[in-house]
Order: sequence, then C-alpha cells, then structure tokens
Amino acid sequence: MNTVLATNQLTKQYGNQRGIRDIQLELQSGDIYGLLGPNGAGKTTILKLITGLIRPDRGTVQLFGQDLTEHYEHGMRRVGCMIESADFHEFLTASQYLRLVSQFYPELTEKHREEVLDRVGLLAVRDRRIRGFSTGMKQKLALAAAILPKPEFVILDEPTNGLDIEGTVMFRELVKHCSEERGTTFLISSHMIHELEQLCSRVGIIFDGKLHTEGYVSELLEHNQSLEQFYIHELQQAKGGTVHV
Ligand SMILES: Nc1ncnc2c1ncn2[C@@H]1O[C@H](COP(=O)(O)OP(=O)(O)OP(=O)(O)O)[C@@H](O)[C@H]1O
Repeated sequence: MNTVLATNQLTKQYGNQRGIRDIQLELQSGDIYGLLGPNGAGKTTILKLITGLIRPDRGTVQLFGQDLTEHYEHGMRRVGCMIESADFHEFLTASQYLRLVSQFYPELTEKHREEVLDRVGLLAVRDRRIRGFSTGMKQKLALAAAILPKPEFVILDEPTNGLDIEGTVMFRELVKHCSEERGTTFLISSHMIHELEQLCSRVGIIFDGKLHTEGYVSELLEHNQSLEQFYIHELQQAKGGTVHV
C-alpha cells in the first residue's frame, strides 16, 4: 500500500484563537476517508492546509511521500479538489469552463470533458452560461472539474451541499466508480453521515480542532447500529473533556 497523504502535527491557529492542533492523518492508496465533525470543528481548515490554500503554523503535509511545500506543483498535479463554494467565471458555459481547466492537462480531450459532464448530469446544459446555474448545478460542475484530470487523490469539502436527491445518488455513484475503476483515494468532509456510512472505508471525527477518534467503518458498524450512533456517542464523550485549541 502506498501512503497518499500524511500530516504530522499539523497546527493552525487563527487570530481569534480558533483553528486546529496536532492533526496526524494518514491515508493509504484506495482509502475513502470521511472527515466528520460539528460546525466550526476545523474540517475545512485541515483540507485547506492539505491543499496549500493556507499555511500551517506548525507541522507538515506529505503528498505521495513528498513534502507539500517543497513539491507543491508536482504533488497537486495528482490531486483534484473542491473546497468551499467554487468561484466561477459566470459568463462561461459549462463546456468552456472545463476547457479552461483542461489547459493544464494537454492529454484531456473533448470526449473526456463530455464524459465527465454526462457523469455529473450536466451534459444537456453544457452550452448554457454558468450565470444561470442553480447552486446544485454549480456544485456538480465543481465536482466535474475536480475529477476531470482523473486525479489519484480527490479532496472534497461538503460535496453534496445543494445537491438534490438525484444529485446525491449521482455523487455516490461517481465516488464508487472512481474508486472501483481507478482506485482513486478520497478525503471527504461532510455532514451527510448516511452518505459517508455507505461510501467510506474509514472515518475520523474532528472535535474542537483535534482529531478525536478514527476507525474503519466496517469495524465501527460491528459495535454500533450506525455511524450516526457512533458519532453522537463520540461527540458526547468529547464534550465531556473538551480541550481548547
Ligand atoms: N479565516 C478565518 N479567520 C478566523 N477564524 C476562522 C477562519 N476560518 C475558520 N475560522 C474558525 O476556525 C474554526 C474552524 O473552522 P472550519 O471552517 O475549519 O470548520 P469546519 O469544521 O469546516 O466547519 P463547518 O462544518 O461549519 O464547515 C471555526 O471556529 C471558524 O470560525
């Protein structure tokens, strides 16, 4: 097994004393890892640090065995990500937007782009301007852009936000497809715990800026009725002895 991601003592404190502390995460090739935690726990902060959108105060991130800061472009070429709501050039059409993304990947063809648009359910509206898209449609386009270059590692922050029921099923199928066909590794932050229970091989619970616990979903389900039950139990425990960042 190859280690795709390893963080060591990853720490970031914002001016308001909030943030994350000493996060040790390790993802192996093929993992589908779900990041769970209450609002404000630090999930997005972790994903931003892993993708170099913000810098840590302390600690390191390794992607594919190489330090992120020393090999940023090389590492990130193998990563697809969707973090916070995407900021689109709204006057472009969906097709034009994916063509723009493709500039960095000369191997991608129109056929690739159409396949991906079809997979996320946007093929019929590919020539419409993004300006007229709903929140869910924009979310689907951001997903399409994240998986377009067939990255080995995909990082998704709240990917089902704004998606309707059909869209949520599409998302699940998409992750399964990438995982089964290509062995893509996923790190997904979400509040949709039932989705994560169906999709993830492992989960970690972030509470108050720290990695409170983690485990294999199959093992957790041997001792708990559902991931939700496990999560609520762990959260209650964490609240009993909270450590502030
Ligand atoms: N740029 C910032 N400046 C100051 N504080 C911030 C900043 N970004 C995040 N925070 C604070 O850091 C903490 C962690 O935020 P983060 O967005 O990582 O949480 P989250 O787990 O992703 O939450 P949610 O589930 O609500 O998206 C929160 O208390 C948040 O208010």
